[in-house]
Amino acid sequence: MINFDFESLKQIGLTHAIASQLATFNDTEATLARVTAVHREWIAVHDGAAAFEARIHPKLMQALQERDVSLAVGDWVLAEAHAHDEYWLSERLEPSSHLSRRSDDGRRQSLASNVDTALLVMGLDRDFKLRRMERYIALVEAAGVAAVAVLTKADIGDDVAARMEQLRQRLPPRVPAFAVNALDEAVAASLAPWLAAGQTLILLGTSGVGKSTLTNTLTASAQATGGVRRGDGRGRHTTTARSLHQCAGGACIIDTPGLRAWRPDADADALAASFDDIDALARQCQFRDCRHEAEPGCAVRGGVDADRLFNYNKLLREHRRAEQTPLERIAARSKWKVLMKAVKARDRHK
Ligand SMILES: Nc1nc2c(ncn2[C@@H]2O[C@H](COP(=O)(O)OP(=O)(O)OP(=O)(O)O)[C@@H](O)[C@H]2O)c(=O)[nH]1
Ligand SMILES: [Zn+2]
Repeated sequence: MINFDFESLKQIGLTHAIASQLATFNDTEATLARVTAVHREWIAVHDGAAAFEARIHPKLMQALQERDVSLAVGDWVLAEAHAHDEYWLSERLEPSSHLSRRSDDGRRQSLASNVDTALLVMGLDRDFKLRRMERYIALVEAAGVAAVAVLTKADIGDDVAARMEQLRQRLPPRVPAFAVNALDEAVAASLAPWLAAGQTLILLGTSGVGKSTLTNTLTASAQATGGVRRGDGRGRHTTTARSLHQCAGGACIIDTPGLRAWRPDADADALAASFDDIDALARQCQFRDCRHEAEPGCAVRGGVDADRLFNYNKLLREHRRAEQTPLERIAARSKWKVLMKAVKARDRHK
């Protein structure tokens, strides 16, 4: 059993579910710590008392690669001290949630682990895009993370009330939506239910929507997770990647660089679950495999917002594409080419 102090680790988001996994490890020399930033060569971690840098032990690296996962901000790990104040990460505890996406070449990129709530940030200015918000909700809910829509720039945006109304009409009722000025301290009061000690939040949104501004406002009167450093402090690096901060209310918050594209990396059922209104109506369609396009007896078309249905289909299409191996993609493309040739040939003979 690993020794640890629950109360001090709760400050950086330790939960009983994670702590209960410790019974299975018998390396009593190891320290339980949380990943606060991931860099190419090293990982920044915090053990509730101090921040330090560590490297991933080759054995753990191999175990992670075999499962196609990588360490992310928010992961709980076991760190072992070696000579010369060097720390090696030997284990990764199974996270309660894990957010990832696919890059253009289909590789999986880890965003964060052990997140309770995602603050989906969008501006009430030019950045306002309902489809994008809807997509973010599906992606975080598919990963088992609760979604809260945070609409920034309420102080300078156009048609704020109308846009918020549009958003509320479109989003599932379970997703709360707030219009805020990210620079105003009052934002902490609106978000208080999600900011309690032991909670972990992530901020997601495109560049310039106010994620860093929100982080600064929410963490203003809290102490930094930096704390006292262990080791020789060799090379002070500044964090440019995702990183974990502590909020005044006691929650931890993960800031991320702006997301441009977010390719789905989740299973189709999980993605579809976020569109439970469409799913419920689909049960009443005349055909069981109805695609809700032109089929007669479709209960979905007309039952939900057309743009929402479009977005749902688009997301599932992308998901299917992301799941395909390069060979399957080539096969799908050549099948399509054959089909197009047949169509052209038929047209010629008309
Ligand atoms: N007036 C006003 N300005 C805001 C608000 N939120 C953000 N801004 C401004 O918008 C600009 C961009 O905000 P950032 O917090 O840097 O945006 P970001 O999402 O962190 O952007 P990246 O780091 O590129 O991903 C800054 O100049 C902020 O001061 C808001 O609610 N009201
Ligand atoms: Zn249908």
